[in-house]
Amino acid sequence: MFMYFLTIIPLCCLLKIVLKTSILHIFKKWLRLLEDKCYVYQFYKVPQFNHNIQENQLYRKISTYLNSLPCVEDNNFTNLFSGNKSNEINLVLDASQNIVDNFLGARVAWINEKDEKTSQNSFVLKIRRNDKRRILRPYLQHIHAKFEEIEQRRKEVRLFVNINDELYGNRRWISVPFTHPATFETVVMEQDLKNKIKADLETFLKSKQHYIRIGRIWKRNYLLYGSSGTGKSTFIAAMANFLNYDVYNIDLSKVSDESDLKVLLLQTMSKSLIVIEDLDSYLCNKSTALSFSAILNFMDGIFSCCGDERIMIFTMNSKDQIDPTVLRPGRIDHHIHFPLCDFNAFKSLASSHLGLKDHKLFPQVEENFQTGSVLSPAEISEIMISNRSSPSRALKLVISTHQSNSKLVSPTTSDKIKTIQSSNEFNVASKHPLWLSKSRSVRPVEETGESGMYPQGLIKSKSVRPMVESGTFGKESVNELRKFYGLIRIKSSRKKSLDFDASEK
Ligand SMILES: Nc1ncnc2c1ncn2[C@@H]1O[C@H](COP(=O)(O)OP(=O)(O)OP(=O)(O)O)[C@@H](O)[C@H]1O
Repeated sequence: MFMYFLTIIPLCCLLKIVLKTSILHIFKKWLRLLEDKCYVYQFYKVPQFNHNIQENQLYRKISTYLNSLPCVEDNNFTNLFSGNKSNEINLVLDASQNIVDNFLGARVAWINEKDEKTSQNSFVLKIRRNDKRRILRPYLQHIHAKFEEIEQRRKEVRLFVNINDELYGNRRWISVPFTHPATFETVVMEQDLKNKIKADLETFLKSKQHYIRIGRIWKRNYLLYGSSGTGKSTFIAAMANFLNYDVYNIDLSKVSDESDLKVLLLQTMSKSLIVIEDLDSYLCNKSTALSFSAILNFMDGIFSCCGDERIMIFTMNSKDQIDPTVLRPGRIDHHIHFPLCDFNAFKSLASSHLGLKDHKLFPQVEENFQTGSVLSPAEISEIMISNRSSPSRALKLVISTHQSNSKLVSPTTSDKIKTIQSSNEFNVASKHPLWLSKSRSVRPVEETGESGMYPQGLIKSKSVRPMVESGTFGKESVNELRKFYGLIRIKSSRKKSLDFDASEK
């Protein structure tokens, strides 16, 4: 009995030590090293970028696949990131870590490498030579299928912004989940126009074969134009959510030259919206290092054909001063106008923001709007949000703000401004760079008067141009005039400098 205790107790203690410490782990590691020495291995390197600095799709797929493996949890070092949902936590393999996977009874290892010189990341697949023929192709197909499955499940739209930082090596974009809640339902816009755009996007999605047949790149370019705060950015968000496309927002001021812009394009993915906001200010103020031809090439040059199923969106406050070559079909397929708030738009905002379908003050608001639109949806929306606890107060504020803003554009003032504006147009044209239309013989598209099958704002380029709805040109002009005198609230410093330039003349 004594002998029994003498052997069993130390054995139990030893077992406990082996199980609770890393001895077993070290032993397993030695065994694996020994096993490795007995086999011949084949290595396959998957760099993150190819020679054209384009992202290697296989790298992305492998990264997504490996991060979905349960064994990521058992790795020595794993990054933790919060997910989309408030209580979600994602485990992401660290750049210095390796991972072992099993497929069809074979053991494969992935080594995560970083080149010190180029800061380029790569995955290296280590596979036994004996298993290579049997499993390599099916394994890669398995990764591809899993990636598609994960992407389907993920359905997470991401927002990419361009970076210019050596720390990131060849990587030119960083991204965050795109969580903007705007949808086509929440954007206030003429219903007919909204339906036309939705139908156009749906047709685009189904048209891959058509584009191939006619020898065109499967992409579409939109111009959204209108005063500040009329919903252009919100509409882009609604488009991204509708299409479930990632958004690549290009800040041209961070782009050093044309080849830099090409690299950016090469690193975008299919199924994406490529957005340049305030293109007019880049063209007019030359606040980018890019030449005019570089911007034109970007819009429909040979590089814009890398990848497919993409939509390019450009926004402008006004396109009056823009050279028509920028706006020609191919560069811009559809022009969408975002007007200031009219009574119908006001009612939609009152319904969504205040829950009001009708109110005793509505006739008074309508009467106000009959004198013309002077407030942007952003301004009205802000009044309603700040006063949502008291709808009557919100409506009274809308009325008084509308009245005070209207007074700023009195007939005498407007006439005065009109005269100055015409001379300004000439001056601005002579002062601006080459691509701004100098000659007023090129009339803005609204003025051509060609009737469109399209509702106001959605202008089919060149061949179909919209008839100016009575008052539309007036509204735009009034807004331009007000901007000219700096009478409206100016949101960005870029816009400020534009207005300042004009008023100085
Ligand atoms: N048509 C609209 N429908 C719904 N909300 C709108 C609309 N227009 C503006 N808003 C509201 O006003 C705010 C500003 O709008 P947004 O940034 O989209 O305007 P913008 O035209 O892009 O302005 P900017 O040219 O200054 O960038 C947003 O928070 C949005 O909710």
